[in-house]
Amino acid sequence: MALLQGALGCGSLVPVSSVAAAVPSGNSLQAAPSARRCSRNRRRQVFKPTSVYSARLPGAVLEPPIVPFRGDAEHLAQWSRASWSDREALQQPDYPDHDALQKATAWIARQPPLVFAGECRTLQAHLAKCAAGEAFLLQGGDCAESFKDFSADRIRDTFRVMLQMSVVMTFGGSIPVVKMGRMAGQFAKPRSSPMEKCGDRQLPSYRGDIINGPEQTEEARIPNPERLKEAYNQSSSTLNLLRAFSKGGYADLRRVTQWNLDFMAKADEGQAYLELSRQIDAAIKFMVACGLEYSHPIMTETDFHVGHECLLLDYEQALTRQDSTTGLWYGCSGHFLWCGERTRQLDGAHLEYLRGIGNPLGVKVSDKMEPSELVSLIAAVNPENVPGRISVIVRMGANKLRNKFPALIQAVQQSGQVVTWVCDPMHGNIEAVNGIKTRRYKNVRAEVEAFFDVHEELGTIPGGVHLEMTGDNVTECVGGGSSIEETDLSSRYHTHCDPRLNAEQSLELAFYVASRLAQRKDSMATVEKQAATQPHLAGLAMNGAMNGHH
Ligand SMILES: O=C[C@H](O)[C@H](O)COP(=O)(O)O
Ligand SMILES: C=C(OP(=O)(O)O)C(=O)O
Ligand SMILES: [Mn+2]
Repeated sequence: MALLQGALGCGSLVPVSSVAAAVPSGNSLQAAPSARRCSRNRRRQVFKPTSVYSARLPGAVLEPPIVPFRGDAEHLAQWSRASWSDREALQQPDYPDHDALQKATAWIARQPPLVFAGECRTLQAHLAKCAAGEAFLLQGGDCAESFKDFSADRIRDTFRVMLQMSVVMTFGGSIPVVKMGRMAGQFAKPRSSPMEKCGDRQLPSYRGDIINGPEQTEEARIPNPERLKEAYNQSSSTLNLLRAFSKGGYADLRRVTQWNLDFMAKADEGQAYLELSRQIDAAIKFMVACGLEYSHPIMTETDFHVGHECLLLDYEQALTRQDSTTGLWYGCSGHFLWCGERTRQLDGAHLEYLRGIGNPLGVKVSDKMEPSELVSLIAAVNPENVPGRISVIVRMGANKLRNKFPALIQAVQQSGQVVTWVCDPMHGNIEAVNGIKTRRYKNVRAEVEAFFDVHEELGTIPGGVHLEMTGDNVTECVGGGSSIEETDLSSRYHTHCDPRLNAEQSLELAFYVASRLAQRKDSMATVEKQAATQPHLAGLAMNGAMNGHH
């Protein structure tokens, strides 16, 4: 876990002097002028491998994290951890007892931070590598974490599936995979409507266990500030477990690759995936034959970060702390905070809060996002154009992605802004079958395919995927090699909000992503070879490779 990584000397490699210690005073969020490129102090140093992917490529050169987001005086003028409350804050609960809310947030403000600034800066450096095509992000976990379903086994099983997925993608794409759980804080849920149908009644919508209960009663749906405390405690316990799993030997490659792939026999590309898994097993045996002990940290440890939607601003404010080494403010509820599709108004409270914290950020983008609006949003949260600071998480369904995504990419390219492009193939693919919210595996996969296709056409960089998934064997999404039918949905449907890919569907999707990463790697190799042997053709080859013509 990055916290321990910090102990290994990787937490904050940025020369502190290069980071302003501006204590924010803040001004209102205006679309900043076109983003200035920041001069990056990039000294190449060889660091003791301190995370699995750098370690797994012995001798890997880990550059110091890019100068973290610091926010200059102009950008942070008028900002404070509470300045969001001067703006319209959508999707906030209406607490009947404000004193109780104030007491609960005061209690949280007295609690230790859940994450530290150095861990956030390490993650930002990893996300900068994803933006540059030197790593790939795998973000996964529940749509809504639950108090009732909280268990070590559930966290362990999702963690394990994510490790398996990252091994597949690392091998397939010969690229490090940055792992981030939708965990340890993914409680609050934006809803499309304030009321929802429960049986033959209309009740206030369930907004996540941190706010109200999923039970279909008036009482359960009343926002309760005491839930904030339970969410904090569960997040702390989840993080503790993840730190233990990632550094305590549970990430042992022998365990990770004990995968039951029988379901693959029925998957579309099942045989190819089975062959890839056999190659992975052979590669590990080869590394061991070369003398790498299974007990070596390379084989048993990993990096793992957590992120969630920055939605409930009273909670986030209470966990906003000033970093003693830089003077910057960080959201200490999680390493990575993203702004949802429903709350990303440029003049809204959520972007006002997010622009002033030093964490790496995300923003969800549907087909409703205009290119110019996206450019303004990025400039407003990342005026210094620091790589790794902002991930743009697109979610719109395959067809809309093919139509709308190119213009978004080109607008950002023309603005000179650096972003990490991430595909969320879930939130543009929701439908109801017999009144049950579900997703079809084939549509999820089609959106990932479209994401890679568009980047290939434009010669830009696919930086990662963002999935709602679980290590449990649930029946919430239709299809995939495990061939879940519509009639199966009600048998193991446990999500509290959106349907999740189960372990088999998640692993199957990872094999597909691995095949696209491998294809991209081959295309780039062709171009590099052409550039080396026939430089005059290199330009054509680059164009051809990017357009998938070999
Ligand atoms: O996770 C995303 C949203 O919170 C969710 O899709 C909203 O669901 P709804 O459209 O049923 O409100
Ligand atoms: C609410 C979510 O997504 P979006 O904002 O994209 O709808 C989510 O990822 O939980
Ligand atoms: Mn969701």
